[in-house]
Amino acid sequence: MDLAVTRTLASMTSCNCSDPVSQQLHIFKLTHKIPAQLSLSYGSPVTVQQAASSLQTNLIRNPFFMETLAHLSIERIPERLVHAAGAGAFGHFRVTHDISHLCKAKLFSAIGQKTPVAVRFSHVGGFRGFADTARDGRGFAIKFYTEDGNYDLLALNTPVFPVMDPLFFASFAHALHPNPQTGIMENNAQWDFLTLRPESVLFAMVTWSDRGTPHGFRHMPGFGVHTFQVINHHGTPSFLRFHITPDAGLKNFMNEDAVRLAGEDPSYYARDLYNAIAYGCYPTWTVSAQILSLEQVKTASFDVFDVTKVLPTDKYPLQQIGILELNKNPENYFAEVEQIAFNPGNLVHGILGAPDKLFEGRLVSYLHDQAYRLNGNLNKIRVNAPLKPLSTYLRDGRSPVRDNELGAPDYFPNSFNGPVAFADEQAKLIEISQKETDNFGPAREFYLKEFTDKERETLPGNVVSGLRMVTCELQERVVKMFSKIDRALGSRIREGLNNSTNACGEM
Ligand code: HEM
Repeated sequence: MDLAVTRTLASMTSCNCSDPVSQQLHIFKLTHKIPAQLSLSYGSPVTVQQAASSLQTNLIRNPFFMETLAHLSIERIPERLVHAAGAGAFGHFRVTHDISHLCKAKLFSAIGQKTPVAVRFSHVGGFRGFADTARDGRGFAIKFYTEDGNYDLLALNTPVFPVMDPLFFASFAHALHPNPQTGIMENNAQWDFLTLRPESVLFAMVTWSDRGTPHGFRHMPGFGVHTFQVINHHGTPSFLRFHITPDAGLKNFMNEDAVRLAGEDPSYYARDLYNAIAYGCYPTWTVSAQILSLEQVKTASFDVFDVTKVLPTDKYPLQQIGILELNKNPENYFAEVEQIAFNPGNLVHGILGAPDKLFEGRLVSYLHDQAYRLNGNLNKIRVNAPLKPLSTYLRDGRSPVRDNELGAPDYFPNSFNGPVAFADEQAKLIEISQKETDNFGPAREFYLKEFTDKERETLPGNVVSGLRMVTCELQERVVKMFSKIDRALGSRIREGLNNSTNACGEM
């Protein structure tokens, strides 16, 4: 709905005009003057008697009662294994700077080229219904509906991931979730894991800084984290680390405000995004990349594919590619946000993925998770379907099947004009070998060069608040971990713990 309509309708409603989220039902009423005829799911109209009190009627013979209750039981689908809580919106990506000499993907083919997108923002560990401002990593997933099929770029608001080895992903996911015996969220497992896997130190530091409580999705950055390999029309590779920077500016909540808002308005981020779009105040982000040649990759003094480290921007400066704008709210949350499925393996010609092991591990995980929560025909769900009609050899299965490829042959090869593959030169990811390297040096550099004075100032207090109910042994380990980044930082955390109400005794 456009801005003028929203404003007019808002002024006609009796509820708070600054909040289109709260007006949604009023707006529906104003745009639907006459109620529709209530029907059963197979189309038969429901009578007034069937919809009235069931106290005096034979329940089993009331199809309206039977259908309503039966359907209620199947309303829930499994939530995402991670990133379960989220909000989404639609818009487009517009190319502002030409990189077609580096990447042949159609979405980057010319300046001005516009590609429709769907975006979902999420909590990393939080489940459905989690308070938006609770401290956590955040996801920023973009589905580009390109002429060549969908390209999914999954980003995080932290520039790094906690582990480089996919073997540890399941444990990290468990450590973020409730204790298996008590079912209660507490921080022991998280700090235990983070201090035992030293490569996660940068991720931990960013998440426990004020960046772990963004001021809303409109002020949140995204980082592609992997260094992606792309190729141009000659097959020449280049390597891109994506950065998505909010044009409204980076802004974070102080810990106290985030904690207060988690109680006052648990949907603060989602509401802010929806309202901004409803009022035509469309959020935009600048999409850039650090771009490396194959030569630069070969001569780098460190592993440029290590997802637990950033690439220094003084060495590999950001180069703008385009602008992402969100200008349309979902019309149905379940259909368009809950059922959207992003997969790092959804790549288009010209973008090969990333050569690191973590990326390889991800290729397995998303398919499993999505087949479990959405069934195998997930790309036939409207929000996941590509722009062009499908021509595959996939058939049948649980709904939705859409047109099920009509009469086309369902086997390959065939002599009856079933879909044929197109010719393209073979392009392969480069082969790399990875090993663990110094973790504290890069974290120290980030702490000193990338954090603002204010972020350095607030970090110890944030960490102390997260250690309140953690064992003394773990508190000690966390102090040691942060001391290795910066001795003064460790001392301030120690001091904060000694002064806190549940102090473990002088550390
Ligand atoms: C071994 C490493 C990883 C594994 C196994 C993994 C696995 C998963 C799984 C199973 C989901 C839920 C998928 C769904 O049900 O739709 C998910 C969601 C997500 N992952 Fe990962 N992930 C990994 C690393 C990463 C990294 C490095 C990033 C960012 C660069 C990332 C970004 C996201 C985002 C943004 C979502 C939410 C997508 C949405 O909004 O639906 N993940 N991940």
